[in-house]
Amino acid sequence: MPSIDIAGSTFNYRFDGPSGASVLVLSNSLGTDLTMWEPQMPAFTRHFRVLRYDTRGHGASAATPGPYRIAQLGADVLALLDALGLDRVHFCGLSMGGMIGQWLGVNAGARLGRLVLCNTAALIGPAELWDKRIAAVEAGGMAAITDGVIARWFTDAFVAGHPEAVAPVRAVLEATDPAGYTAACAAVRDMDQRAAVAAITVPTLVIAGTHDLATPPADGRFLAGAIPGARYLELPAAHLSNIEDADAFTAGVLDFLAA
Ligand SMILES: O=C(O)CC1=CCC(=O)O1
Repeated sequence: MPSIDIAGSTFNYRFDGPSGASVLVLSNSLGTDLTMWEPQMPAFTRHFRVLRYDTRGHGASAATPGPYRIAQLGADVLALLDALGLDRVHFCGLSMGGMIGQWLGVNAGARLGRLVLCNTAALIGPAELWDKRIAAVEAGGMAAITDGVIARWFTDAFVAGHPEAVAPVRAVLEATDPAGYTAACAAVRDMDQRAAVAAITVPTLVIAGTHDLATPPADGRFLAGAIPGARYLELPAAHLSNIEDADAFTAGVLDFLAA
């Protein structure tokens, strides 16, 4: 997969889909990488040229020293778009990717066609939870938090019934660079976009998961209420709703992007 040196670091990215089509950028959640979007790729690439990338500190992108900031991760996206000659794109991000999407909507709306904010929040607390998670990883590596995080990402029923879907996500989490992961935890911990998101004028879809313990539906409803004209879609899933309820997620995003 290609890598690119921008914003003082090296990023892994890939394009899929027809070269003449509109570009849809997909942004991963904390502790995952661009492979988290595999369930969407067959359908998304029928309509869009899909640009996936690994967020700083994740996957095959470099883990520069932290702590990171959501504004920094948003600026990384703008640097990637500039380097690839992309003036205007649709953007879909889940959780941390949705926090980056909020920042882009507020600070670089002219670069966006449509915005999809999935299983995310304008503020995700409490800070002590993130401090504890960072301390646990610093002391014991990714293995110290894997089981607890997987339990937040999927319902028990999905974990029991779909081991083939959960295993690759767990493997990516376990392989994530602990320094990149904790640096990104700090970005998530320190973010508060509650007041800023009212300035988003890009057509926006907010997706939430009924069983999401990390960013509950109340967080999605807050965003949908605060962003003028935003649509709201709630799926019967936990945090990684694009995997747990993949078909409904894919259909919901495509329906919105085609509107
Ligand atoms: O990892 C979690 O617990 C949930 C989460 C918060 C931000 C993100 O991207 O995932």
